[in-house]
This record gives sequence, structure tokens and C-alpha cells, in this order.
Amino acid sequence: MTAGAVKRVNARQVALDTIALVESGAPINEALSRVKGLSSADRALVTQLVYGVERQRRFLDAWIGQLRQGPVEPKIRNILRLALFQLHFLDRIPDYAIFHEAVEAAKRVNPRAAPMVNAVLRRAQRQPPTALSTGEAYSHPDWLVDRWRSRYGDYVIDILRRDNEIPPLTLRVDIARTSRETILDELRDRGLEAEPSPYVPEAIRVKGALWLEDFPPFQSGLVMVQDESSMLVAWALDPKPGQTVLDMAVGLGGKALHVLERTQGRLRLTAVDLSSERLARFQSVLRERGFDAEVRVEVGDASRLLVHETERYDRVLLDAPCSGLGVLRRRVDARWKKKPEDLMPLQSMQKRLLAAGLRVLKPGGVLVYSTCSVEPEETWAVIDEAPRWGGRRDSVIPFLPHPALNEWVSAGVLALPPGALGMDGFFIARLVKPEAGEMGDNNVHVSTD
Ligand SMILES: C[S@@+](CC[C@H](N)C(=O)[O-])C[C@H]1O[C@@H](n2cnc3c(N)ncnc32)[C@H](O)[C@@H]1O
Repeated sequence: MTAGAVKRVNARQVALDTIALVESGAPINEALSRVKGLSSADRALVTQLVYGVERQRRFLDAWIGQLRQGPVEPKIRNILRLALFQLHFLDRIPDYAIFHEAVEAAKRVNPRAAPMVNAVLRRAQRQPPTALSTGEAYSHPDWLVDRWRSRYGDYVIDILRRDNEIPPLTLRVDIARTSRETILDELRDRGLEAEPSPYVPEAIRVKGALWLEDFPPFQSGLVMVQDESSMLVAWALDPKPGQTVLDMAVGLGGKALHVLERTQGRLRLTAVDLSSERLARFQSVLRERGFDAEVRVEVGDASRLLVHETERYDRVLLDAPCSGLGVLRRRVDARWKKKPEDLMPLQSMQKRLLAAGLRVLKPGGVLVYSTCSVEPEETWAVIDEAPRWGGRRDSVIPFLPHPALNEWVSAGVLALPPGALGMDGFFIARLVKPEAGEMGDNNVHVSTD
């Protein structure tokens, strides 16, 4: 056996251990962050295997069900899932190597199960899965398939397919300090496949593994990781130098930093988040980027903190806590954890935050409400309440960087289903607070496309 072969066996064992950790409830990123001591190639392989098995779990289990009658103990099931994933989705690993490693792994867990593993895998070679339901074939829970089919009809298949693709790493370039072409050249010099986003002028899509820690433009803050649809939030907010801006749920500050970049830091930003840990990380990035003087930070529930504030913000960004159902291609384990009953409790929080945000918005100001989900409970049902708190819809169309995005605008609101135009699913609504005496119905300025 060559040294390379030894390493591959280890990588698969590490993948199996990590899959078991995810099964026990650990978030996938956290489980992968515990993986230490592998070469970067093996690390990339473990990541690919763990993400792949987790993404395709329902499909793999349906296939196992057709190959083997009767119960399969959990550790052996994971060995079968990993082997079948490689057999079906990866073409660079020969079948005999997959079989050998699976049988050896089974022997370590339960020697009596090893012949069964061997028999199931040999059967799998001859017997591809048949007669699968849509949820099984595309490895999603039925409640999501049904929900999306009822809204999107046959387009649901595109959504499910895209949720199962490996998404690109998307970078946002601070184009006030460097050009997108400069960064593209640096990426290509490293042998990476990188292309400019067709839709967002500051975005780059990268295929393959880029170790950000070794990429100087990342270390110096010239690029950040952010999906294109997230970048559209700052476009819709359209901040101007000199304005007062409130970010009600700043998190690690991806969108707030974009807002600062677009105005070269020339605004007064108040940033709130419930999580002191996230805020501390955001503050350290602010210091590194030299933006700390412009930003006031507050920890707590924004809907309560703002009670004592007056109408003093020109722009309010409410990137609301949400289910994340638009970004399942990135958070692959979430599809098995989320439940339809999660949506309504989120809605009441989202409405409270929206009411508070509109209250502190100056007349004539703009609030952008966004979620990385397009589920109606946490999007339309929330912004439909805006008139109660003095907000009315304003079309995002004049603020979008590319006309192709308009296809996904309805009643002035951008609602990109997961994977549309190669982006994460996202909902972005622009709400304005009319000046005193201004009249009109809810949809002033709204185009009807
Ligand atoms: C979608 S994330 C924000 C992402 C962030 N805007 C970005 O671009 O990186 C939602 C954030 O809302 C925060 N959050 C949840 N409930 C909150 C509340 N009641 N008040 C303030 N922040 C809240 C969470 O801690 C989380 O960081």
C-alpha cells in the first residue's frame, strides 16, 4: 500500500467520524472545524465527503432501503452512505477502492456486518435506485418540496437541483480601493477558476478551494466572502455619505461593511445585535478596516433598545433573523433540521423588529427589509404590515445593478428563489416613510411587474 493510499483511508475515517458528529446534532461547520492534522488535499476531500453525504442523505437512505431489507445499525449506515455517495457522485475513485475501504471500516465497527456491507455495495453496482419520490430523488424533506411546488410549480425541480450543487465561493471586492480585475488576476495566478459575476459589479465567483488565510487581499480587507444576493441589500439601501444609518441585526457585519465601503466610511452607523460575541468580532474587523470611529455598537434586542430612540435615521437595514431556507445549498444540514412550525415564531420577532425600525426612521427615510429565505411567512406577511407602522413599499428596480434581476421582482420587491441566477435565495424589500402630509396608498412608486 502506498503512502497516498494510507492517507486516503485516514481521510475517509475522519469523514465518517465527522458525519457521526453531525448526526448527533453538531452544526456541520463546527464539526469540520474540529478536523485537524490533515494535508490540505485530504481536508478538501473530507469537506467534500461530509457535505456531500449530508446533502444527499435522503437519497442515499432511499437507495440503501432498496438494496437491503431490514435494519442497519447507525455506524454501518454511515459507512454505506459514504460508499454509495462516492459510487454515485464521484468519478475519480475506483469502485474497488470504495468497496475495500467500506468493508475495512465496517470490520472496525462490527466485523459481522462486513459481509453485508460488501454484498450491498456489489448489489448497488448493478441496481441503481428506482421509483424514488421527488423528495427522495432530490434529497429534500417532503414538506419543503410540497411547499415550493405549490408556489413555483415545475420550477421546484430547478430549485432542488441547485440546492444540491456545490455553490461557488463568492467574493465581494472593495472596488473603492482596488479593481475587480486586479483580484481576478491574483486568483487566476493561483490557478483558480474565477469569473466576474454577470450581475453584481463588485462580485467574483471562485470555483475550487481558496484558503482565505493565505490570500493577502482577504487579510487586508480588500475582499470579503459574501453571496451576490446579499450584496444586493446594500444596493437597495443606497446609502449616501453623511447619512445616519442603523443596522438592526448586524451579525458579523457583512452587509454593514458593504454599506461602509460604498460610502468610504462617510456615514454615522449604529450597529445592533443580540449576540455580544458576533458584535465583538464585527468590532475587531471595524478596527482592522479603520471604520471604528464611524460606528456605534449596541448589544441587545433591537426592538427593545430602540424604544428610547427618536426618528433619527436616514437609512435602516433590517436583515432579519430568519429560517435560512434560501441558503440550503450552503447550510446543507439545515434542510433536515428546519421544520414548518419554525416559521411563525420567527414572524412575530420579525414584525416586532420591523415596527421598531420604522418608528426610528426619519420621514423620507428608507428601510430595507431582507431575509435569506423567500418563505411567505417571514417575507410578504411581515412587510404587508408595514403600513401599520408608517412604512410603504418602494420599488427596488431602480437600485438593482442588472436588468436580469427584474425578472424576480414582484410588486417592487426582489424575491429570488434559491439558486436563481446562480445566487442564494433572498428577499429584499425597500420601504419608505412618507414625509409629513404626503398622501398615497401602500404601493406608491411601485411598478407592477
Ligand atoms: C441574518 S443575521 C444578520 C447577518 C448580518 N446582517 C450580515 O450581513 O452578516 C441575523 C442576526 O440577527 C441577530 N438577532 C436576532 N434577534 C435579534 C434581535 N431581537 N435584535 C437584534 N439582533 C437580533 C442574530 O444574532 C443575527 O446575528
